[in-house]
Amino acid sequence: MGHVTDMAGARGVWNVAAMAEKYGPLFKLQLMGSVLVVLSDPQTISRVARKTGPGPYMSKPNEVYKPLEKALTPSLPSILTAADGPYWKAVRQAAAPCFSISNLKNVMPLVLQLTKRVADRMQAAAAAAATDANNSSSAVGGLFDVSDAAKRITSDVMGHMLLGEDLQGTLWRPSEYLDLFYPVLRAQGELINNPLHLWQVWRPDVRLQKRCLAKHNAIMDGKMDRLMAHPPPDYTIAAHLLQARVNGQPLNRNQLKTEVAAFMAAGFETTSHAITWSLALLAAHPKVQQQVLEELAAQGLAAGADSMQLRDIEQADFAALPLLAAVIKESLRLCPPAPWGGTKQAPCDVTLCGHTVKKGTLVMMPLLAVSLSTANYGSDAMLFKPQRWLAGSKPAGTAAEGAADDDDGAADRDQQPRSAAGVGSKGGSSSSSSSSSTVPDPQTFMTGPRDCIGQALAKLELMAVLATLLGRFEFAPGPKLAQELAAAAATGQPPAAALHGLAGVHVTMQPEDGTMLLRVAPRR
Ligand code: HEM
Repeated sequence: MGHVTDMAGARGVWNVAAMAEKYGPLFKLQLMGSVLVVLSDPQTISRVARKTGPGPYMSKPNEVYKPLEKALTPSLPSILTAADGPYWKAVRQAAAPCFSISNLKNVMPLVLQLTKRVADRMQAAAAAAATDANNSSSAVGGLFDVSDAAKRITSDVMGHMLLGEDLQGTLWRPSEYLDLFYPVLRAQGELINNPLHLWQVWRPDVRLQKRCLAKHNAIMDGKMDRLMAHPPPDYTIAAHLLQARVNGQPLNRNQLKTEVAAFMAAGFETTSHAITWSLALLAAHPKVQQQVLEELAAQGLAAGADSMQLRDIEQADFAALPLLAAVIKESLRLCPPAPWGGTKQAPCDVTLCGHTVKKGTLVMMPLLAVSLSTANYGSDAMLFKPQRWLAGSKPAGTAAEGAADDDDGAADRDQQPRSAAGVGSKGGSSSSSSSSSTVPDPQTFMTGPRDCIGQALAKLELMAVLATLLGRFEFAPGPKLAQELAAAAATGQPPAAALHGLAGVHVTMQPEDGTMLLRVAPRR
């Protein structure tokens, strides 16, 4: 068995991160009869993931992604799982223009509209709490599940972006598709960890998942029928996929269905969890939240005494919000939505971090291990410090220096953006920021030809959603998070440890119980 049991389950990636801390940036794991090398040095990851540069370029081995493929009906290779080759290239080239600056301009008003629907719901929750005569709590604001809200926003965005369809999640209307989607994703996650998962038919949850998967498949078939009969609007991913040609042939119905499922799986939960963790980290770090508010207020993007002046954020505002961009980058580092990162294969004998890795060896690049490594981010790797992405900050040094820092992570107002944190910018390659900075890029979206195709959309959503919500509401920990934070503080652990305690990894890093209750109070 080797290290299989260490890696299995919702906490497996934390075990691997702990091993990286103990054994360094390169070590090997034994999995049954094979060997897997774990790499957590971000510069080396960036070097081998690119086709240009010192290389050698390592491609994605299809064998490793087979379980992910099997979890997506009808089990065909997709942009996410296919090895480099004509199929992957045709799909990637066809879909890429959807994430261009000009196409994303169409998406910004939509993201704002969906976020404002959620803001209305938050307002109602806060108002209900204020007038609730039975509310004995002295805490300000109403309890609101921001994880649920974030999922509703990002699934609606994906509905529009993929198929030009309003899934109506942010209207809180019953939606068969969305009700099915959460158990389906959970089943897919379990299947990846354990290919025999769906055979456990004596388990009621497994039987429910099987029913959801079958129903989801039928709904997807219906969507494909409509798609083939009535092509969706030009700005959608589906419209672009219909243009893809592999050896001169368009994608067939099943290939199209696989791609739609792959984009939905890749783009919906990752971004929603990123929004959730950012809000939870800001709730746990009120001083940073206050500084973000001041930054928003300076641009007329925060409610206040003159709340009539509150205006909608535009893409042009992103460059004027370096602290918010840094908060997002730091949240993505501490709580990477894709914590297992990617796995590549050595094309020849190659020297990595001073060791020879044999041709054909699988090299796993777990991003949680990159992020939590003190070799990469110093003694304060577990601290939420957005200022590490602002120019003028010092790289973390010794434990003593780390301890002397403001433990609320509040940023020095004089600091300037280091590289717009690669977030508020147009969203180009995440690798660009490491070259101008002493702080290594955490590779949240990976690098090179197989990097995240949807990162510009994800960054736009994060900036627009967080600016809109933070300008209108104050967020504070709900009862469970407050309890975890107090427990962490009592044992001298940072707030991020409390968040990690509430998290599990089911493909994406998410709140283990599926919720993140925060207190929301309108800004005055
Ligand atoms: C915060 C949000 C997101 C994060 C952290 C993230 C992260 C990643 C990572 C790490 C990879 C590389 C995986 C690997 O090497 O196996 C990846 C690939 C991919 N992502 Fe994302 N992603 C996000 C949002 C999105 C969105 C919004 C979309 C689409 C709308 C998307 C679509 C994809 C696709 C299709 C790939 C495969 C690309 C290829 O191999 O050519 N992602 N993502």
